[in-house]
Amino acid sequence: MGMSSLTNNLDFDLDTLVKILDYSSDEIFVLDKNMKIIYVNDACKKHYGLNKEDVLGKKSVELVESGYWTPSIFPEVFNKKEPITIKQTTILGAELLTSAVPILNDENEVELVVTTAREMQSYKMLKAKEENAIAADQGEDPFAGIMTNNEKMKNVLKFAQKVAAANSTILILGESGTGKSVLAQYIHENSKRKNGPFLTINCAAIPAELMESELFGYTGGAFTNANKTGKKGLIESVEGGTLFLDEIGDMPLPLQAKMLQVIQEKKFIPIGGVKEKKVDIRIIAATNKNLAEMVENKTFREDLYYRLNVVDIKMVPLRERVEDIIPLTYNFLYKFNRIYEVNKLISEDCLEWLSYFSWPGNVRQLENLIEKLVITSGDVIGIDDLPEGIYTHGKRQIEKTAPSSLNEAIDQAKKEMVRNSYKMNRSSRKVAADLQISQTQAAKLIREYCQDLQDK
Ligand SMILES: Nc1ncnc2c1ncn2[C@@H]1O[C@H](COP(=O)(O)OP(=O)(O)OP(=O)(O)O)[C@@H](O)[C@H]1O
Repeated sequence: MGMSSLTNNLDFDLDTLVKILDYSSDEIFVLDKNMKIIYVNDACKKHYGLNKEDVLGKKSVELVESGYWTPSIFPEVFNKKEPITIKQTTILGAELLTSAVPILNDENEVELVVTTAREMQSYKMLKAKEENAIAADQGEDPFAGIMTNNEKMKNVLKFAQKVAAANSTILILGESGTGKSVLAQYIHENSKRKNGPFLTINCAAIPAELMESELFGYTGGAFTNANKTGKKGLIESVEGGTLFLDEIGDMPLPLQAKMLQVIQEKKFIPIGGVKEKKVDIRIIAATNKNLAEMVENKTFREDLYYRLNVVDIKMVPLRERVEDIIPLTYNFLYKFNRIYEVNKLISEDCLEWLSYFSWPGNVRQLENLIEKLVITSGDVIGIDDLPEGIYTHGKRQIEKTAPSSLNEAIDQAKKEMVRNSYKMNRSSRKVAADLQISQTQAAKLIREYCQDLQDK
């Protein structure tokens, strides 16, 4: 069947057909009977960094020998004369699921091989999102959920859900960027107040002299320049909802006394007022400071501390939940790919280096980095794109573990594959399927290599 008879039945010409193939997000690749590449679509650019012109007319073996992809698939297709599907890795670090289908002539010889290759990361990104996003209020943004694979963090979330139902004041402790604000929102969404307002006040961001009037409001003529009719404070505007006081350690001492009254008696007096106002609000506070120490140094009121500390929740720093780094990375990659309307991938080595890093700025630092990399890197984010600190840290880890014998190298590769798979899959059944080994073997390898990743 020639092209003309094909196009006769279709409503478009060859140029349109080529365009259609180029817009396919999967790579399409055709070899002739001599294993020469006679067609490839635009996707070769994102998978190998090669233009079509660099590929057309070449023998597939030349590209394999230059390391553009591995392992090779075509010799086996020509031998077996059957369709084959395998996983491949490209020179840019993209992971492909490649299917090659031979087309045979009347003499049962291979005439053409039609190959499609799909990158697997989009799939992994979707999977990470589906499996790990614990639905807070997912609403418009599927990433509003709190994502974790870590047993300690899962317990934090379970506990948060339990205390959300009660109306108690909650203190969230943890390093900067660990997700304290996200957790506060999560508690609100899981509480009876979820239809009421949720308001965040960052005590470190409002100047001390403005904070009182912002929070408590004032009556008409309370001070010079004050609005004649007075102004309602933020506390009143959260009636029926939750007030989140972020960085509570930065609240000025005199205000702390007034805050205590709100928590204890559910009432307050606006500036310049004489009458108490009643409010129905729940307070969640958060800090990355050591409040107990501040109490000792008399920079935080002891009575307020004990009042806030009735229920406390400690967030887990990212370096103590290493298994979350890769799923979070996929999650953020997916998010920023959507926002910036691109389709960047990330190499496996790069993911590994990210999981070595200690993340002093926690989830926020990881999120900011992925956003920057999506904007600044090429089609596949690689180790070279990493900022200096993360790059040198990863390099040190690699050097520390460089093997000196073949057996050692094999063991190390085995260990790495098992650990990576376990980080993503978290069960011996899934690791077995992923690495194509028996479940007994997978369980044994997990015991051997992943003890530190297993939940204690
Ligand atoms: N588990 C998670 N899944 C997805 N995104 C997360 C998760 N935890 C945190 N983030 C994201 O990380 C960023 C930092 O989170 P958040 O602002 O809640 O941290 P924080 O502990 O309140 O920080 P700070 O103490 O500096 O205020 C946010 O953009 C948030 O969306």
